[in-house]
Amino acid sequence: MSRRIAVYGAGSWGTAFSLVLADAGCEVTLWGRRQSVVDAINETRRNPDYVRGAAYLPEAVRATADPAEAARGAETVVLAVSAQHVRPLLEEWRESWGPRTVFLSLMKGVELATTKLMSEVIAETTGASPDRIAVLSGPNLAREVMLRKPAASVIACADESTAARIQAACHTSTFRCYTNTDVIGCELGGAVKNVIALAAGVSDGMCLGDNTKASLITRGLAEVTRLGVAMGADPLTFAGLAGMGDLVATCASALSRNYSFGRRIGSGMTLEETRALAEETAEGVASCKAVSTLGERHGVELPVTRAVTGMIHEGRDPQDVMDALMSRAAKAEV
Ligand SMILES: NC(=O)C1=CN([C@@H]2O[C@H](COP(=O)(O)OP(=O)(O)OC[C@H]3O[C@@H](n4cnc5c(N)ncnc54)[C@H](O)[C@@H]3O)[C@@H](O)[C@H]2O)C=CC1
Ligand SMILES: O=C(CO)COP(=O)(O)O
Repeated sequence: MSRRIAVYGAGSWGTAFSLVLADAGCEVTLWGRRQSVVDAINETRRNPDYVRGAAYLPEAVRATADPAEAARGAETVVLAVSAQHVRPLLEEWRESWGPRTVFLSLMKGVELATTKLMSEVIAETTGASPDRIAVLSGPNLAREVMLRKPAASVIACADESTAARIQAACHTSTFRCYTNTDVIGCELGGAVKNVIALAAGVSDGMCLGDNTKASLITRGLAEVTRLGVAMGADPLTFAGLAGMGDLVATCASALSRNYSFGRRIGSGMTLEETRALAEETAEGVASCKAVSTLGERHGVELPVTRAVTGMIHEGRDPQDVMDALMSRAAKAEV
């Protein structure tokens, strides 16, 4: 008997990940907020608003706008809405899930109001214990995954057997999943790479060149590793798919919403103009501020994250921010 999985969020990643699950043999119920998107998915096997022009969804994916219907019979709940909006949704939906439901977060963000990671928000709202909460993170641009181009990812859970069960539900010939027990490291890697991708985009928007971008990415990796270690993560996680891997994909790809957002800022657009053009979620825009706060709380310097927060939340000029980064005191690399 195939496994039944509920995916909440029919945006880019929820839709593409539903295809992965179906390819791996699962029966998927995909919850979407808008009835028009749900009807289009069921009638045309395509999502008209996100991942346009990509592959057809398999018949094993069925969409619904009713969260309780999505939950029916599902042993695993996959969460793929925007990080800043998930808490009230979880509070609304939690009654429809059973006491043994396993949660898998696909979200790459830190809650701005509380500076909580998504696994913490899930634990607080559902009461689930750590062995029932997993996260998936890695270089997984939705459009490429939807086209079944080969990709790899990490599933992290404190309980290895839970991670292995999820791995079995989404490992395919084009989507290769590894397991890990470092939930904090994988989540921070995914959330902070969005912030660094904003910086990489700004750099490209300003035509600063590849040396600048490579330096920002590498120093960005150094700061997320410092923060992760202070928060209890394994530093090796950041050398893996959820760290370096996702930085490489996101900071170099025009498919990345965070990179594209930063690029527009760097090329001189105002924040308002950039926001108006961004149709989809760019998690780094809110998360940079939350990550800056986490750095202050843990006594960890995060110069690139601070620079991005300055541009996005404090109206600082990109050129001034770059000058300030370059005029920091000279120091040893590690
Ligand atoms: N798109 C991608 O390539 C990848 C995205 N992610 C992460 O997955 C998460 C979801 O991202 P996407 O699917 O790409 O975003 P999206 O912008 O394509 O879709 C966002 C989803 O959240 C829902 N949503 C947004 N605001 C809402 C609100 N106020 N109330 C209820 N629902 C709301 C939308 O209906 C939609 O289902 C993000 O945390 C993102 O960082 C992770 C890996 C890859
Ligand atoms: O997380 C992603 C790829 O791994 C998607 O990045 P964006 O949210 O910037 O598009």
